[in-house]
Amino acid sequence: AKYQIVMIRHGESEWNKLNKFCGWHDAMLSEQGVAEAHAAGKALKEANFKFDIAFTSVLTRANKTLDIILNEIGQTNIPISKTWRLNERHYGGLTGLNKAETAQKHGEEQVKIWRRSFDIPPPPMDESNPHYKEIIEDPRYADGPSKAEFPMFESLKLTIARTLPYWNETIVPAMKAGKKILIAAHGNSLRGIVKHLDAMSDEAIMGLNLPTGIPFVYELDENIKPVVSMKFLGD
Ligand SMILES: CC(=O)Oc1ccccc1S(=O)(=O)Nc1cc2c(c(O)c1O)C(=O)c1ccccc1C2=O
Repeated sequence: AKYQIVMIRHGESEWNKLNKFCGWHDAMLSEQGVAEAHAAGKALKEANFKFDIAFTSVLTRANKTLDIILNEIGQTNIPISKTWRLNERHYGGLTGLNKAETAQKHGEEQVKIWRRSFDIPPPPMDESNPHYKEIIEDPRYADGPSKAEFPMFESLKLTIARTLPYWNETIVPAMKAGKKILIAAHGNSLRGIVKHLDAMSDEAIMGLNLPTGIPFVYELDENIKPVVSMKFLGD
């Protein structure tokens, strides 16, 4: 096909392990997550992938996954673009809660509604959340989003709506310029790209849970239409 692009969801994070809503909290990779990133890098090296540029979020778990991969394949000299637009979905006031705490605080019924909704957002994060200050005062957001558009919560719909402009305005032009691209991001920001590429319904994309740390390839025609969709390495 005319274009080939590789994407990967970051390796397991410390909060994935604890089943806590992480969102914009900057959790580190767990030891398993680090191992997943090394295995991904080795698989990409084995398959002789070469990249010209990489895109990632501003969150450490994705950045570290990318760094480990680039070290494994010996391509640590390529440019890396970091953007908040590839961040994980912002879980608002649920940030830091685990399964039991969420059900206890909001009730099973509300959890069921949230789980199956595309555009119903979680409650906003406010000063009462222990992670409020660390997130809104983080200097990594100096280049955006602005104070005015800084999210305090996101539905999956809102997440996709802020990821796709970056895909259309930055990643696709780079691909059309002949750049071989690797994206290391998060479950929900990658859902936005995949939903767009494969013209998936809201329900279909909510049913897609990308595995951590396994690279997948899209082969696209000259109109950026998939010829091969979501081909996982090792498949
Ligand atoms: C597997 C697991 O334990 O998931 C967790 C983790 C933390 C809290 C609740 C749960 S749960 O068992 O209720 N399952 C569960 C719960 C939820 C979600 C989800 O995808 C999910 O799988 C959401 O996407 C989601 C999105 C937005 C607000 C709330 C939820 C939510 O409450």
